[in-house]
Amino acid sequence: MSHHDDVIVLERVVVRYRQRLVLNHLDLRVPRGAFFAFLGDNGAGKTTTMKLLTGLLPPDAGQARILGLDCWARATQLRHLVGYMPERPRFYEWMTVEEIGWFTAAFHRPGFLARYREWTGRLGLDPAMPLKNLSKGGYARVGLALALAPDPPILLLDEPTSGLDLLTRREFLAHLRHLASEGRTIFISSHSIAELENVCTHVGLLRDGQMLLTATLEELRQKVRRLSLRFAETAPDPTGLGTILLRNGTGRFWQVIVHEPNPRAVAALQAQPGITDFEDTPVSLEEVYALFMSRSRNGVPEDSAEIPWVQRCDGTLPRRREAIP
Ligand SMILES: Nc1ncnc2c1ncn2[C@@H]1O[C@H](COP(=O)(O)OP(=O)(O)OP(=O)(O)O)[C@@H](O)[C@H]1O
Repeated sequence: MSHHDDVIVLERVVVRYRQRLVLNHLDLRVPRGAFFAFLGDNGAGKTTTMKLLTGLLPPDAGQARILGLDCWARATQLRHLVGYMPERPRFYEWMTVEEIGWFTAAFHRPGFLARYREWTGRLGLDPAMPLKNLSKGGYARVGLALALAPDPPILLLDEPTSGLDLLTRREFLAHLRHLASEGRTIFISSHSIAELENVCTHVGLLRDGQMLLTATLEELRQKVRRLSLRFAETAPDPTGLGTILLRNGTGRFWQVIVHEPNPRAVAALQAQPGITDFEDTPVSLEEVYALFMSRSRNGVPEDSAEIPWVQRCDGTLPRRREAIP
């Protein structure tokens, strides 16, 4: 289903490197104003997707559009609308912080340099510092200032926090959250899943060049729950609770992680005689990531009811695939 307010749209996108299928009919939609965490294991195709969106790579098939413009055919126009921070920014090392801004401004509209200076000031960069003398964090800030200087409504950030220390990462993400609060759409790939959970609104899990799931963070919190309890004599039977993603326990402690729990079955479980310390809590994004990724890696068929997510993030709830009777 299409939605007019999706600013990033990928439809059946295929990218091959030689014979290798890297993006496999990838479908993805990112609504306006989303802070979208684009997650996936090494080699899943995140950087390839970023390159496609920034017009550095044409798709072999399918379409990639930002704000309705084809990412490859309209790349020049999109340069003014999309800020991009590559995974490994490579600048002219002999330039200073000021000079790289001045140099890059030549490719952009008026106002770029003034905004670049404003951002480098806000990010605490010394304009006279040669780039080769910057720490990784300093380098990342220059990359962010360059990405922000066109004042773009959309920001694409490819692992911007990798290699940064904890406080720098947090500070960086706080800047991004502020930018998102101003109405920008942020599409970020990262392996810092727990940190992103604090700032993002949407999550997409990429696996082997396809989206395994996309959802809002709120949907995930509601739909994937941990039920834990202590029982007196016999362990409860989880049948009917929903799709059990994980089940374990020790002694008289019992817990399951369940997708789309059935509220009546959960209430009935809680009311069973001998059940104490009952808790029904959301599951961390890291745990959701590990559960879904490892299940698919272990060969659960993709069309199985066990990965019951509809690949959408337009605000409607993902619907569970109907179980075959
Ligand atoms: N230019 C290229 N030629 C051939 N293969 C490539 C090329 N670029 C990427 N690949 C391969 O395509 C696959 C996807 O790579 P990509 O960089 O998109 O993954 P990623 O999700 O960004 O991974 P990571 O998290 O490790 O950065 C990998 O197996 C990679 O080796």
